[in-house]
Amino acid sequence: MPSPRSSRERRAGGSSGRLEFLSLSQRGPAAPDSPSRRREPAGAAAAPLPEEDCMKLNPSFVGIALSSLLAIDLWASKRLGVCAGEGSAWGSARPLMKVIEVSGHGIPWLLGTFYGLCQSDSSAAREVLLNLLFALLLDLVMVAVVKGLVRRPRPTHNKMDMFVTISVDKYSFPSGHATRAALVCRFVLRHLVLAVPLRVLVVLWALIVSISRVMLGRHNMTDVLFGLLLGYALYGVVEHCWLSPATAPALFALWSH
Ligand SMILES: CC(C)=CCC/C(C)=C/COP(=O)(O)O
Repeated sequence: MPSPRSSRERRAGGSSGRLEFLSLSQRGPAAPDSPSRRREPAGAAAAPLPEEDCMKLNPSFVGIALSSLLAIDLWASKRLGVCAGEGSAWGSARPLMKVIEVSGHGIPWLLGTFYGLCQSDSSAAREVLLNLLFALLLDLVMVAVVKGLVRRPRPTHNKMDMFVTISVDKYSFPSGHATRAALVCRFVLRHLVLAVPLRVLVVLWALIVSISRVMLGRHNMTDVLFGLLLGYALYGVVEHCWLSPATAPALFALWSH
């Protein structure tokens, strides 16, 4: 058990010779000879402040950095939301942005992959498309889980006129389009043999889909950045769990003609 002397020394800086600083939130341990200290009955410890008061008066460096980052994010995202409405600065580009939005939507990707799977006549194509289907479904589930946990509302300047959404799509963190764009981009570059110009186009498409989320006012920049990271990481999971005739024979038997 610490002695009264050692605890007093700890609070007042003790005899260690180290400087100590008192913030506004630590009113209790005033200097030993200050008036507030003298008013305390002997032996009485200062009443601890409620934690939320301390947070307000003495926010941590990380807290300040995070709130500043979020404030910059909201401000910059609003300024970049130039296609958020017909009356916005680049409102006339909104229809084009919405076409780009559809190109990264889950429905065309799921239907297209499923159709390709049904039409595929080589086992290599079947394997790749089955894994793409798995990747797209995993992406949908992960985005829904994170959106449901974080519950960050969409930017106030967003018009909720998106093509087919599910309930968690009222939330914005992370951007499902950005995760899909990053995941599909990595997948396609790895598993499709494409000429260099096409590979460049795939990367450009992923970037344009991501940027268009902020321009349309659907997302803040941090939603899109996190979405890109999540999609990139999800590809790693897909590759780790890669489905093949050896690991999932029943699944492949379904698709063999
Ligand atoms: C209904 C299906 C199958 C997918 C929903 C796709 C969708 C609407 C995602 C939301 O994307 P953002 O989070 O980028 O706005």
